[in-house]
Parts: sequence; C-alpha cells; structure tokens
Amino acid sequence: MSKLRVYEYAKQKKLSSKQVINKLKELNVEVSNHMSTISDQTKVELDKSFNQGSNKVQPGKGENDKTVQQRDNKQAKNSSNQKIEKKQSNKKPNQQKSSQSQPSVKGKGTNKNNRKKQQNNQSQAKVNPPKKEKPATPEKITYSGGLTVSDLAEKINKDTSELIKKLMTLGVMATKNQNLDAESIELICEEYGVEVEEEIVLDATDFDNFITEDKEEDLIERPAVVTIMGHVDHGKTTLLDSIRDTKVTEGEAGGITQHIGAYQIVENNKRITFLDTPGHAAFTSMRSRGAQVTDIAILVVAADDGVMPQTVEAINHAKAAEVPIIIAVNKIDKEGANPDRVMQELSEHGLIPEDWGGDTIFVQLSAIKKEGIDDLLEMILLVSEVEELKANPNRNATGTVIEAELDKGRGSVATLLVQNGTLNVGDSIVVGNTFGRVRAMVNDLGRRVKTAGPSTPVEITGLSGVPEAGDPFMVFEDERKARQIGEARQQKHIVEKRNDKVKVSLDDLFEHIKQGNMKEINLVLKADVQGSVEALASSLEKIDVEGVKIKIIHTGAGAITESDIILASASNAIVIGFNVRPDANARKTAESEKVDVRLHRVIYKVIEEIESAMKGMLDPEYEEKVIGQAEVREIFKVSKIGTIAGSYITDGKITRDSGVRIIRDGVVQYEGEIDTLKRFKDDVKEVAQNYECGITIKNFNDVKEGDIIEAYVMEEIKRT
Ligand SMILES: Nc1nc2c(ncn2[C@@H]2O[C@H](COP(=O)(O)OP(=O)(O)OP(=O)(O)O)[C@@H](O)[C@H]2O)c(=O)[nH]1
Repeated sequence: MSKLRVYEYAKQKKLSSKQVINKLKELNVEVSNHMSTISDQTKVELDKSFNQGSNKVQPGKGENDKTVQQRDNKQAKNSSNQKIEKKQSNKKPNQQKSSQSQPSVKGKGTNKNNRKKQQNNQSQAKVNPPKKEKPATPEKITYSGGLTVSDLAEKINKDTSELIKKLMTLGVMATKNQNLDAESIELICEEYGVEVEEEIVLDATDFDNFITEDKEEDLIERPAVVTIMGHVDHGKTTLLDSIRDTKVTEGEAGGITQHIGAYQIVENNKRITFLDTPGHAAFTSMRSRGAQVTDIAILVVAADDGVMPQTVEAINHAKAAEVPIIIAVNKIDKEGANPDRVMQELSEHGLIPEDWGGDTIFVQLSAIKKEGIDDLLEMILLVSEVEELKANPNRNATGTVIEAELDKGRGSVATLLVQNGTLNVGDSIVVGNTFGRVRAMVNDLGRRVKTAGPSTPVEITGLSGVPEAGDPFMVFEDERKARQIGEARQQKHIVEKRNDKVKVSLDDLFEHIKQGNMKEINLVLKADVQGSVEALASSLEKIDVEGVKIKIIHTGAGAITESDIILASASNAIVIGFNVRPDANARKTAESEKVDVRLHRVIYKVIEEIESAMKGMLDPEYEEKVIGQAEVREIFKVSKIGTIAGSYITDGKITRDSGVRIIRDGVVQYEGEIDTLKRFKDDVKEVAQNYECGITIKNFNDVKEGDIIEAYVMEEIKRT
C-alpha cells in the first residue's frame, strides 16, 4: 500500500496542503495536518473531487481510525519503524538531488559519484578554496526538546534561507528563530533524505515516570479514606468527633488522639481512615492540586434543615471527583426532624435511596447522641468492599500531603497519607517541591511509629521545606536521587510560577480541541434565578461542535463564590455568570487560580461565545481602560445643540472617540458617547489634563455642575 501524505498529494497537484485538507474535510475524511496519510481510495476520491467539484464520499471508517492512530502512536520508540519506512520511500529523489549538489554518504552508486566529485573539487582546490564546499548532509540526526529553523539548518548542514524557502513550499511559514514542530522537522528531513529521531527525555520532575504498575497478586485490601462534607452547621465536626470518641479510644485503649489532619478507626477488625478537615473546600482544593485522596464522601444533611446550597455544592464536588457518596441524615433526635424530606430533596439531585429503588445509601443518625454511628461505619465498610480498594504494601511509599506547617521546635512538620507502599523512618523522600529523610513518624494517636502502610496518616519531620496540602510525595532508594529530584522539582516550580501556567480558557479552547486533548468542556454555571440557570444549562448542553461535548458540573442561583472557582479550578472548568458577578473572594481566587470567568447578560451571547470558542472563532476580547476625568464647572444650554458641559480635565485626558460616564455623587447617571468636544470654538480630537473644554454627550442633556465625566476606551486584551 502506498503511503501518500497530504502535502505530497498537494505538491503533485500543485495545490496548497490547506486546500487539500479542506477538500478532505468536505469529503468527511478526518486528517490532522499536512503530514497525515491518504489512503488509495481517498486519493481516488480526491482526484475525482478536484477534477469535478465536490462529490461527497464517506470513506471506510477503518482508514480514518488508522490515520489517527498513526499520529497518536508517534512516540519516539515505536515510531522508529515508520521513520525507516519513510526514509526509504524518500531516499531516491533526494539522493539524486544530493548527488548533484552535495557529497552524500548513502548508497554505493552515489558514493562513487561523490568520490569523483570530491576528487574534482580537490583538484580545483587552488582555484576554489575547499572552505567553500558545504559539509555533507548527515544520514541521521537526533534532537530533543524542539529545534528552531536555524538549529535544524545547522544540523543538516544547509543554509537557513534554503530551509525557510523549503518550508514555504510545504506550506509552513517560518522565520529563522522559530521553533519547528516535530512534523515540520520530519518533513524537512524527509526532503533531504535525513533520518530523524526525537529523543524524548524523561522528565525527572514527574513522579509518574517513576511509578511502576503493581502486579495484581501483590495488591491487598487497604482501608478506605473518607471525607465528611455538608452544609454549615449540619454536624460535620460533631460527627467526626463522635466517630473518633467512640472508636479510637475503644480500639486503642489509652491512646491520646492527636490532631494530625486525619485519623484511623477500627470497625469489625477493619480500618477506616477519616480526613479530619470537614467541608468540600479542603476536599476540592486538594483535587485542584491533582490529588485524589478520598475514596468515599459522607454527605451530612441535618434532618431538620434539609438540602441546603452547600449540600448541593458538596454533591457536585463529589460527583465531579467521581467519589461514591453515603448520606448521613443527621440530627434525627431533634424535634422537627424529617428524614423523608431529606430523601425527597436529595432524590431531586439524583441521589435516590435504596428503599425507593435507587442505589444511594442513607443512614439516619444523631451525631450528638452517638446514635447510628455503627450503621454508618458498616456502610462505609460495605462500600469499601464494593470499591475493591487495594494497594501494595511492599514497595516504596507514595501518597499525598494532608497538611503541613513550620513548627518552631521541630521544623517542617507534614501529615502524609500513604496511598501505596509503606513509609519507613529513614526513607529518602521527595514531598511536593521539597525533600529530605523521614526523621520521625507519629501516628494519629500521638505514638511514634517506624512504619506506615497504605491509607495510613502519619506526621513526619525531616523535610528541608514546608510542602503544601495536596502535594504528592514519593520515596526514593537513595538520598542523592531524592535530593536531585527534589531540587529539580523546586526549580521547575519556580519556572512554572514565573510562566504562570494558565488553565483552560475560552481563548485557547479551540487549540485544546484541535490537539485532541479535550473531548468534554466542563462548565460551572451561575445565574440570577433558577429559571435562567435551567434555560441556560439546557441550551448549552445542546451545543455539539467537532464532537466535543459540554458538561455542566455545577449550577446554582446567586453570586459566583470562591467555592465555585475552586471547583472550576479543580475540574479545569470555565465559569459562566449570567446576570451575576463574582464576589470579592471569588474574583481574587479566580485570578490566582487562573480560572476563566465569563459574565453575560443575554443568553444567546453565552451560547454564541461558547460555540465560537469551540470553533476557534472567538472575537477579540476587550477591556475597559479609563483614560481621564473631567469636572463639569459650568453648564450652557444652547437651544439647537443641547447642554454643553463646560469642563476642566482634572486627570488624564478626554478624547473625541472615548466612551463617557456621567458620575454624580459617586453614582453613575448615564453612560454613552461624546457628541462634540471643543476647545473654544474649535472641534478637537483630545483635551489634556489641566485644560478646559466644552463637552456635549450624545442623547443626554441632564448634565449638572459638579458632575464628573469619566472617559474610557475599550482596549483589546492581548492573548498569549
Ligand atoms: N440535636 C442535634 N444537634 C446536633 C447534632 N449534630 C450536631 N449538632 C449540633 O449542630 C451544631 C453544628 O454542628 P457542627 O458539628 O459544628 O456542624 P458543622 O457542620 O461542623 O458546622 P461548620 O463547621 O460550621 O460547617 C452544633 O451546635 C452541634 O451541637 C445532632 O445529631 N443532634
């Protein structure tokens, strides 16, 4: 089977690759770029189509899949076969070329030619100094981490300008310092018959590169890690305390519980680990750092209060993290307790009790009276069993930081949750962007321990710095390696902070979609009233562009809160506010977490914006910039013209085309445009600070002495 690529076909037909790609799209043939291969059948269709106009043809699905797969599999190792194949298919024409212009080291025949040519050159040496002779084109080059045009030119011994021209004929516009993508590099190398290999350097700062899969037979059951969530005052803390009081001392007689951010209890000879920080903020902020520590979420709902806003938030947070939920209907001892109502209300959120044919476990309890605690624990064990939570205790420990602080006496103190393996005193460990050796370990009962297995929380000392909650940790065989990796992570962290890694935003949505790393777009939706939330949600869910789906992970009526932003950050979601604004905290968090928040007042604008972003057609975004202020000092009423505001520019300047706002006692009276701007009798383009001028406002004559006229322009926000 011949392997014809898009650009090759384009060249044959004297078309641009883009034209061919567009035509393929018309024919419903999926190609990712000019390097994609075209099957024989597709080629026939293309020929037909270019000769006769557009005949819609649906190609065999298998072929498309294959094309895509080939691109996906293009990792250094397994692509080497493809590369050799490519090289061979390109050898002939290139060698012909190179034998004319440059000495080549490939193929017997050409070698002879080269030798001859070289001899000729030597004999002419006196006339033409050998310096001028270009060095040979290498047979193979390797590179890692990208190449600029001039880097590549140097590697393959060509002039940069020649390469730029060549790239142009292949439909790639590049300057000499421009970084080339892997495909363009391959393309150029193919043209010159050079084999190219990209060396993928393993990122030593990425723990994933050090993790080896456990064998099934090495895995054993581990305790579940449980988080308690729910609305304010519904009894989360009381429940955590009751469980600890009744169980910890029961199991470990004489133990003094210590607050280390998590504790373990024993029920029916099985352990359960509770994270001791109630509330979904902690849960989600950890997740936003990439940590998934919770196996089961307990949702506490007070039976006398029912489902409240934070209950719904907690549900959505747990759902977004795909963590099973157990409902603890609390305060059933209270007068006015109505567990049925809680069930009813939760059913509306998709949590249907088993008694009613659903699959959500409901446990009724009184945290304060310590009633129903055993039932809850039993249910946790049941869910753990179903979830088949397992780990391998016989390996170096990995896990997550639950909390950490700097203690005056002990230095850096961190509570770690071991998630796999066993942590030992003396282990060399990298924690977040810091490292060290585990000097001492203390468990939740305040006892010194030497080892900690899967799902065990322990407090450790011995780190060189203070990590953050949610940071991952990993133990390494030797201290030198731990230090090396710790330092590399620290360095990377500094660089990343500097580069301010941005979360997904509407602006780069299309890029993500194009690169195929986005199949679902997560949205958090807030609106003024429930009705608009629903209307908006249903319209948004209907958008389907390029097979990418909208997924609404949380909705609510009311202002955009910090919790919305944290959820969006953790789930890489975009926040949409309809007739609502973010509160001050939310605004700050959105800025620091780099969450894209879009505010709208018209439903179709929201839909339009999302849709255009998905299609990569988002209009430039503008932001208002105040350029100056004027104080109205005198009013002139002129019958034909209207009210002229005799003003004095107190700050900045006012330009003829700026937008203006009339502010009276701090309140905006009117927003509009300038009609005329005059100095004495002359129309002027702008008036600067400390000058007087006459201003009339379009469609507004109610200017008063003492009013402030604020001028602003809309500036396009530069996208990076
Ligand atoms: N009657 C009754 N009161 C309870 C029960 N559980 C908790 N309370 C009371 O409810 C109030 C709130 O309990 P907390 O445990 O502080 O609630 P919380 O959910 O942790 O609250 P925040 O930490 O503020 O979010 C306290 O006054 C508790 O004593 C219960 O089972 N029955």
